[in-house]
Amino acid sequence: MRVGFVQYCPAFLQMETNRQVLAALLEGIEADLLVLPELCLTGYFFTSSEEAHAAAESIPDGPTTAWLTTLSQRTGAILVAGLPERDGAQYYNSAVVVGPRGYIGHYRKVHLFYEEKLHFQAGNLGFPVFTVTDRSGETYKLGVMICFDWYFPEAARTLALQGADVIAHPANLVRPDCPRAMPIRALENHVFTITANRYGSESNGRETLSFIGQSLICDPMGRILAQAPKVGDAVEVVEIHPAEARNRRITQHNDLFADRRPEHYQL
Ligand SMILES: NC(=O)CCCC(N)=O
Repeated sequence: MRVGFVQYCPAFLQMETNRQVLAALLEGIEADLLVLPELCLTGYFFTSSEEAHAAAESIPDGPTTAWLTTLSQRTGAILVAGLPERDGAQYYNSAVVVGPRGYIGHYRKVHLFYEEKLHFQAGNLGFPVFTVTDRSGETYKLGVMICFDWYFPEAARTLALQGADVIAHPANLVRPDCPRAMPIRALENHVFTITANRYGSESNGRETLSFIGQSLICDPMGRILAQAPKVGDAVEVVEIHPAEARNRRITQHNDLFADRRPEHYQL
């Protein structure tokens, strides 16, 4: 199965421009799963909640889910992409999972970072895992977390305990540490992880954030299978076998999850 990330620099609130840039980057790309960044068409650093809410849309009825469906039909890939979501009077920093036949599911970022807390509610869908099928007909379990969720081991662990083989991780990373941590998130949960970050910088009129690029794909042994530079567009696709995530036997006496002792873990 071919999986990959799409790293690029969105133009703030220039959704049509960003759709064209992403479509061009994916021209000729064939994959089973592609992960795009957090807030991938809008950009990140909103100047106000009004601005964030004006850019938000419903899932699955909004335009971004529809656009991703056409992109999925063109590439054959399942796509995971971040967008601001409106659900009635509530707003979330979300990621949608789309295949060639349309909407599969979505996730609402549980751990909001910095000024996201001014604009969005914390996610209320938990950490759902989706059973999806690649182009060969092989099914696997796909979990989703967004950016700052990586900082909380419980996020990836909850997805892995629910059977996720692959964790899609749309991101807008600004701190330097996530690329060092993701190999360990993959290793400690024995899963594949695909972190799709953006690069460039954005100002909200009061301060400027610089995004660190370095998108990366990790395997269940904590090896980095692909990594993008700090700056520049990058679409990297690698071959993986999701079933490798299901054998969590470490020695003939040790299984990673069977050996857990939650009765001793403080809540
Ligand atoms: N957009 C974000 O959640 C940034 C999280 C902090 C970091 N790791 O950069």
